[in-house]
Amino acid sequence: MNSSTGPVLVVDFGAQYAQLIARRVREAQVYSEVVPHTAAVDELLAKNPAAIILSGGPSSVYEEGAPAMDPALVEAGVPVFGICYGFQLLASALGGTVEATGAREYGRTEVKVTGDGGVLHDELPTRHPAWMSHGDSVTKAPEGAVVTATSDGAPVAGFEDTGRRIAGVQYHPEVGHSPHGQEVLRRFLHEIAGIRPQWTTASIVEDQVAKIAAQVGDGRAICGLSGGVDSAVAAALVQRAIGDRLTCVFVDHGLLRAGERTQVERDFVAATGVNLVTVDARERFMDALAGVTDPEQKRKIIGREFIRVFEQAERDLKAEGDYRFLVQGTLYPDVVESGGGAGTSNIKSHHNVGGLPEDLAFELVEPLRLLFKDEVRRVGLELGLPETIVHRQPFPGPGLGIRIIGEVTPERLATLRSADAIAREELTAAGMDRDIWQCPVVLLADVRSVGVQGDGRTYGHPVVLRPVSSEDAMTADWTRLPYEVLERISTRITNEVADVNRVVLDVTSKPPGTIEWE
Ligand SMILES: Nc1ncnc2c1ncn2[C@@H]1O[C@H](COP(=O)(O)OP(=O)(O)OP(=O)(O)O)[C@@H](O)[C@H]1O
Ligand SMILES: O=c1[nH]c(=O)c2[nH+]cn([C@@H]3O[C@H](COP(=O)(O)O)[C@@H](O)[C@H]3O)c2[nH]1
Ligand SMILES: NC(=O)CC[C@H](N)C(=O)O
Ligand SMILES: [Mg+2]
Repeated sequence: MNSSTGPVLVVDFGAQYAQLIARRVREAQVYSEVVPHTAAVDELLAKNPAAIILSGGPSSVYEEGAPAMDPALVEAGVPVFGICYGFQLLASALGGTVEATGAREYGRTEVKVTGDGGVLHDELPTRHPAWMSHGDSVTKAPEGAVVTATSDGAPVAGFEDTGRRIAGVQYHPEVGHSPHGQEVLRRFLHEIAGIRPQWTTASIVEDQVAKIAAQVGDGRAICGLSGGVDSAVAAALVQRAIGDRLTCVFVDHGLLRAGERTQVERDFVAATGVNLVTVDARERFMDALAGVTDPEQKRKIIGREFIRVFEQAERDLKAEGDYRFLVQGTLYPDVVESGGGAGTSNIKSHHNVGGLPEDLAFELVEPLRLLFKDEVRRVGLELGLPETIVHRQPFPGPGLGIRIIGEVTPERLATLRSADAIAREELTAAGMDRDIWQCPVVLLADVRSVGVQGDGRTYGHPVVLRPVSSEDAMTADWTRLPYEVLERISTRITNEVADVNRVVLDVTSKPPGTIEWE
């Protein structure tokens, strides 16, 4: 058995899929985090990792300056699994051979199980498909390792040394196109590395409640509550830990959708029984956003104003006691996209992470900071939150403010709010709510187009429909909505919303597009 209590560390060598590997490990009920390949061995060992997974990456191990692996890792007795580049790296660091053989494999590839399949490939179909993406190959496995898989282009497509607890595969077990990949990863974690599967929803709840209780002590906390899943789950966890020393604050920043305020004030409170304060901050946000068109600037202003409102709420609540802690429903993707993850670039500053002001006086409590949305939903169900909250589609904190391309004004907000309400109504009526992740409606306020309505010329604005399907918002595909539903939405928006004379459909996946336009 593996006695480490630390995470499985995914060392990122510049892979497209490093986060995905961490997800798959979590699906095998083992906690996992991504770290950059620039982290030194001591830093990695200091985290007491239960195992290390070396990711793929664009380099070739034999090139000068290619990222390396310190054999000290294996000598320290940490189980190591290599994928693609990581597999080649593991082989070459331990005395195997890696060469550019001239055989490249990209995409679906047939893998052949060799010998008895060892632990990783035992009893899998002798020939099965797997997803490959390589030009270099391992031609000789490290001394003492057995080869358990091969392919036309990869003489060694998998090896393992159960004594030293090292193993790897040339293919990508983490992607859906490798149908046995998850099983192979699971076997490495549970059987070769000997890690007990303990990362379950119940254990997450128990762990987080204990951590919050320790952090907040007998203090008081404010929770930014939006009516969305993340803050609802965060609030429920904190409520479990500190009871009524939690007060939720809902900010009406004027960037909300139609009906949202009532939904939170009436339905949410009825369903959860939280202490709720609503702050009407419409004027303050509108003033701060006047004249601003740059998306990052908008996000930073909104992030700052949120905090200013929470500070005001804290002053207003002084009579009850000191509210030193601020609870936010921040998730792992918010952190990663704001450039706070391991070696990640700043894609956009999520208001609750990259948009926070520097003079933040609160101590943050963010119990969901390491989780993906689907994990959060499972935690919500475990906590007994109603399905209507747990399965609500996400809506970004900066709201309609980042769905108006151009300056945010009250008139434009009213236009977008009407168009958005129609789209949501029709999607719900068509029973599509659970089929899509979310469907932003975007107003191209700085674009005009000519139309004809009632025999007269119009010169209005287009709105964009952006229906997406996703597992965790890190990647997404555009949803193939039925034409009849699109038609109803389009007809109603152009008929009912003044100023909008065109409805267009966004058919871009993420990447390259993000879900929101700003
Ligand atoms: N109108 C609001 N009032 C108070 N806090 C808010 C508001 N909007 C967002 N927040 C805070 O910002 C955090 C991040 O927002 P985000 O939209 O990612 O999460 P959410 O609204 O809780 O869930 P979802 O992603 O499902 O919409 C929230 O968890 C909440 O703490
Ligand atoms: O609370 C939030 N604050 C933000 O600043 C923010 N920006 C994007 N989103 C939501 O995050 C998910 C990924 O969106 P993107 O593909 O646009 O980055 C999608 O679900 C977006 O709606 C945000 N949520
Ligand atoms: N995707 C990868 O990790 C590629 C590794 C290596 N550069 C190769 O082409 O074989
Ligand atoms: Mg939200």
